[in-house]
Amino acid sequence: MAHLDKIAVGIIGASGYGGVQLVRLLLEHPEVEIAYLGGDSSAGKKFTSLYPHLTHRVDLDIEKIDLDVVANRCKVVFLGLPNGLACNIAPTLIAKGCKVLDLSADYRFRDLDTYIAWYKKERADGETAKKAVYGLPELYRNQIEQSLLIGCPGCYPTATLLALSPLLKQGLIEPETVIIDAKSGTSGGGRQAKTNMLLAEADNSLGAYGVANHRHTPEIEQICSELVRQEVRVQFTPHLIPMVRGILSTVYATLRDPGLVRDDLITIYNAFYRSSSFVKILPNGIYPQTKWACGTNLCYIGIEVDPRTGRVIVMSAIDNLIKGQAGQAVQCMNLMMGWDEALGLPQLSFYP
Ligand SMILES: NC(=O)C1=CN([C@@H]2O[C@H](COP(=O)(O)OP(=O)(O)OC[C@H]3O[C@@H](n4cnc5c(N)ncnc54)[C@H](OP(=O)(O)O)[C@@H]3O)[C@@H](O)[C@H]2O)C=CC1
Ligand SMILES: CC(=O)N[C@@H](CCC(=O)OP(=O)(O)O)C(=O)O
Repeated sequence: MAHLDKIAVGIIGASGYGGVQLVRLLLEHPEVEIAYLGGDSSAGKKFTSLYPHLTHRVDLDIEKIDLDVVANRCKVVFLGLPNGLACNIAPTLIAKGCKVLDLSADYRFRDLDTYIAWYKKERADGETAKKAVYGLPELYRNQIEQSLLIGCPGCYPTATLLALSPLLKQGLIEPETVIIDAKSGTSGGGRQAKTNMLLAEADNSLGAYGVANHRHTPEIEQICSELVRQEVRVQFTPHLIPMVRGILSTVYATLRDPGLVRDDLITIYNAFYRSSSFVKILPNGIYPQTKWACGTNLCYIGIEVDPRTGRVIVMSAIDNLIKGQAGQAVQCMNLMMGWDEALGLPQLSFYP
């Protein structure tokens, strides 16, 4: 039973990496209490049998998913499920009065045909999907505050869009020249066993995947297009790098004004993000390291201009499981509930 003065929250998909990060963050959040943990193959197990280090903090079983039970117990529900499942769950929870934050791709797309084309899944929840807001607070803070349903961005799109938004919004680059080269740690692939994530496969190696067809491409393009009010196509190449947490996204684009220098851009970025306490613009010549963001909800951004090529290079580092996933969802919950956006969210990494 939740304390009367705290808001009861639930997590469906609690056994996964997103789920355990949510548990960690919500345990430290002053306004909420975890009232429900749901799962599939893990249902019936104690949560701490999967994550024993939390034995002294959590005494809940993972339950089979019963939406009546979830809605009776919880005001806010996080969905940390594989793509294509939240769309069968969110409409019922919303109808029962819950606020819903979905970590998957199901509610990220304004145009469901784009989702269906890239994710190869049918949808019967068009009316619910229309109500969803893209959960990137630095761009959509006001809409998130008013929403009952958030489609939390993917990890690569979060890092990339925070790097690109000031350039696109202020018309500083040729949008069709954007190239995104991004690297992710293996936790980005989730907790389910996959051969390419084995230590023997992933360690001591670096390689691209999803070249010219990664499903985060249309997600990035959707928001870029909205920022410049014209259709944008980007070149996005993700890489798997042998570390557990973190994403570094390096973005290249041609400047419209070749006279712009690094100092100008740093000033523009600082102004753009002046109300966004989680985005840290680095001073001259400092480039971000993923480790600085580890365990935090921060995004570090470094900026450089190459006067020889006329290109700007922006480097953006986040923790894929926090600003790229669970932390961003908590940031959105704070806005939906009218709380300080930063409540309960870590801002200091465990670097080095
Ligand atoms: N990892 C990352 O960096 C990021 C991930 N995301 C997205 O967040 C979501 C969760 O990702 P992540 O935490 O990494 O995933 P995991 O693979 O670690 O966890 C998936 C969770 O979904 C549950 N689940 C799987 N199948 C079903 C089912 N049929 N019915 C009910 N529950 C089911 C699992 O439960 P059980 O164990 O009980 O079977 C588990 O709790 C995904 O959509 C992912 O794409 C978004 C941004 C970043
Ligand atoms: C390293 C790795 O495998 N990363 C995942 C991205 C995780 C993520 O954010 O995916 P969703 O859009 O499904 O939420 C991938 O490339 O598929």
